[in-house]
Amino acid sequence: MAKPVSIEVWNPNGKYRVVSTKPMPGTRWINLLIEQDCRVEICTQKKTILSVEDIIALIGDKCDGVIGQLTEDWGEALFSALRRAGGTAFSNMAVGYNNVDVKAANKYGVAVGNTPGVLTETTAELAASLSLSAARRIVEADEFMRAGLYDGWLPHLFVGNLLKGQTVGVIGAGRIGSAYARMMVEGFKMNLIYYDLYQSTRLEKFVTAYAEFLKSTGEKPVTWKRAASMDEVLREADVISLHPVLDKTTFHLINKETLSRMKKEAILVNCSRGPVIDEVALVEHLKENPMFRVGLDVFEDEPYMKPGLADMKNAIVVPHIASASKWTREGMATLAALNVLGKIKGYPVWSDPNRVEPFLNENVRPPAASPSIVNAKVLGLPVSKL
Ligand SMILES: NC(=O)c1ccc[n+]([C@@H]2O[C@H](COP(=O)([O-])OP(=O)(O)OC[C@H]3O[C@@H](n4cnc5c(N)ncnc54)[C@H](O)[C@@H]3O)[C@@H](O)[C@H]2O)c1
Ligand SMILES: O=C(O)[C@H](O)CO
Repeated sequence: MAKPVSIEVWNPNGKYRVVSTKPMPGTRWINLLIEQDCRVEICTQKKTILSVEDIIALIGDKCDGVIGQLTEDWGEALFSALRRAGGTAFSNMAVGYNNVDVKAANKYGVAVGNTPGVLTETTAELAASLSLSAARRIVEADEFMRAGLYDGWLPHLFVGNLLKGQTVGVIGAGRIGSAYARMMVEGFKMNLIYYDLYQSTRLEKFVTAYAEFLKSTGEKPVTWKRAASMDEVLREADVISLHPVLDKTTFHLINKETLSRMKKEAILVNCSRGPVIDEVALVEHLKENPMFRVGLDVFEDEPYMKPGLADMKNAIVVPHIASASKWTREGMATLAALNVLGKIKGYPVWSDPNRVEPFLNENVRPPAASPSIVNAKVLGLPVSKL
């Protein structure tokens, strides 16, 4: 049995015990829970990644619901412990839930929540930042400056790529991939090629309308293409950004072979999940192709990087911060808390997880519903008619 962990308690006399495995930004999420008779316990232990044993100790003998993090392994052991403690509600504070064994949750009748929508633009903006930083070699130039190496303007100093008129490739054109595509097309007048299992009609319409606008002002219109295969994107795009979910079909989607199909001077950005890229193969590719650049927010074995990656000048690496804007992180906390609260109170599940704005308006009471429960259908949970 793990040692007891340090916790902060809000509303000690609340009827329902809700545990958050981490302090989360803002206080709205806490207030929403305590207003509805929850005792909120927040783990304040100074350990970034909690083990399964740590979380079992947090759940204890009586727990109605848990808000957890993407770094935790939510499987058989945790869902059975939660159920034994009387709990039926869990929410990841993340849209991605590859750390959750949903089948195990189903087995114990535990609802699994996630936090879509509120992080779409913030995450897309980080992907756009990495694309620009790689294209214009911002990090290398910053290091050069701070090292006192700048001794005057030179025609060849940190020459990078112009994005305008180049092709941006998006793999996984869902919420975030589409938002990123729109930013790159509208912001930098790039042409779009995308690959997804599903057609993104809204994205196509957006680019078509923008092309019409450019034509009407006498500018060269942008173009779009839905690729029939990922290979088409790899061969044609100058900048490729990865935004699929992580599952069996996307594990090591980018590997030695697929890297070799990309242009020698391409830019690859990953703000999805680390294992979508075979990181060992990527390090080799970066070594062999100094003009190939990469911008990474996520890593195969977080928090670690594969050997050699940190030494590569043609790699920009940031620590999984794509959703890290204040508004988004507070919103994620709110959605996660409301997912758990909704299940505890027997509220229905919100009918459209792509439209979560009504839960985020600070001045209005949120709807009596769980914003996004990924196994709602399997558990037969009612759907909100609002
Ligand atoms: N780095 C971060 O901080 C951060 C932040 C938010 C989300 N994410 C990651 O981004 C992912 C996407 O989030 P979203 O809200 O856009 O989800 P989404 O469900 O709207 O989009 C995912 C898209 O991937 C597509 N897809 C699935 N399998 C595919 C395949 N084999 N090939 C091509 N496309 C495929 C889906 O059809 C879908 O359109 C999340 O699952 C999460 O892992 C990371
Ligand atoms: O899936 C997610 O939501 C991210 O990785 C963290 O925001």
